[in-house]
Amino acid sequence: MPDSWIDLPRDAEFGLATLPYGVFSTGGDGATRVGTAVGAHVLDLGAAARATGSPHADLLGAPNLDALLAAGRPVWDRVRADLVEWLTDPAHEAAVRPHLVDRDAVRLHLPFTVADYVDFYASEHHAANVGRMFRPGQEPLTPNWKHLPIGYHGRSGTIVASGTDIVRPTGQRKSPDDPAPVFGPSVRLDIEAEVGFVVGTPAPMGGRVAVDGFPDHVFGVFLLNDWSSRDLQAWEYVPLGPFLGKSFATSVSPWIVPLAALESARVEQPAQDPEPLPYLRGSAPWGLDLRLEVRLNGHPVSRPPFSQMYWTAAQQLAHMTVNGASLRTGDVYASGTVSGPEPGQRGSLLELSWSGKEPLRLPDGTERSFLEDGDEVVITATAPGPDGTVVHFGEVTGRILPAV
Ligand SMILES: O=C(O)/C=C/C(=O)CC(=O)CC(=O)O
Ligand SMILES: [Ca+2]
Ligand SMILES: [Mg+2]
Repeated sequence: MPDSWIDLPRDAEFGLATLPYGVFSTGGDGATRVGTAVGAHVLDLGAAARATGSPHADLLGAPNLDALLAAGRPVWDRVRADLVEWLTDPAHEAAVRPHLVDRDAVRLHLPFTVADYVDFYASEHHAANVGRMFRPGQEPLTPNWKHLPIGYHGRSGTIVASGTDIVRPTGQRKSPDDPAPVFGPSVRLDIEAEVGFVVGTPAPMGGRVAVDGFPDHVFGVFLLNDWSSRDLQAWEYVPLGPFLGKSFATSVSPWIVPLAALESARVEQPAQDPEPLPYLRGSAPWGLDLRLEVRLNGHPVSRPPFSQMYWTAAQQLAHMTVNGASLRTGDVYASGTVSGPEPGQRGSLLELSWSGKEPLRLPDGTERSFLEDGDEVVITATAPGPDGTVVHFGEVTGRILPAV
């Protein structure tokens, strides 16, 4: 890739290998605009498109990413090539430079209108750990686990932008020793470090999307924290699955990394045994070498490897539509908690503290099994880019407020 006329250190957080899409405002009128993060700046893409005479000025001049998402793969590829040209060709500098804004000075927003939301369960390590804790004495993995990507429908209306405070949920819980359920603030509030995918190109009801259709339909990738109340969850989830223990809030990172930025991060997924049914097979690898990090109150507590996920996002998309369900622009689906095989690679506090039996000791002298009021969680990730560059996902953060 050619160099930018912006002074971009090789290890800059958002170099030309990433060029993620987001939505920002700069105070004043609060109007939101589409931008890309580049080094210490955000480039106002609507303004840059107008200044360069781009045919995509309307798409990029919109208040959010909805129109760009709906525009489809050929436009996504064209726009990404334009961004690289604007930022590298000195002939564009005079037109584009005035539309760079300090990244420190912007407010970032939920970048698109969320349609439906599905959360999967694709880490074998996470599923086996949770099985051992929630269903002791039984096989850790349920009999269906290796035949289909298990998921549930979540609550799209409570997907919130990174930085939104999370109010501790309240509800019913009943531990096996309690004679009756009790009501009150959750006492086992947890995180789930996940990777999210957003659908751009819709698909009609009655059809299905093949595994190989993934890059035609999915626009990009981001980080997601599926805040989870383990005490509410454990009492309510049989037989229909997660409900209020998950639906109070899900936080997402503000920068959407386009699928095209992840070509160098594509890897073979772990071997699948038994071989999945034909509709879950594809011709190209869609494992992704994303390296996550979870920080609790500033301290790194886990480094979950996304490359170890048993089911890929391409298989999940095929499964989600195999029954004839449609796809809408803005549909979000999440990978499921990312946990690797090692203890320091687990994506939830439930696993990191082994259900509270082995509390984490943080370097500041405090101990945690689950989240306390005031705790702040940050999830970040990087992935390999072309020619030794690094693709950055930025971060998804949230802080716990006391129950109301
Ligand atoms: O009952 C279980 O086995 C656990 C279910 C979940 O925690 C659902 C979930 O959010 C899955 C995930 O993120 O991997
Ligand atoms: Ca989850
Ligand atoms: Mg949630």
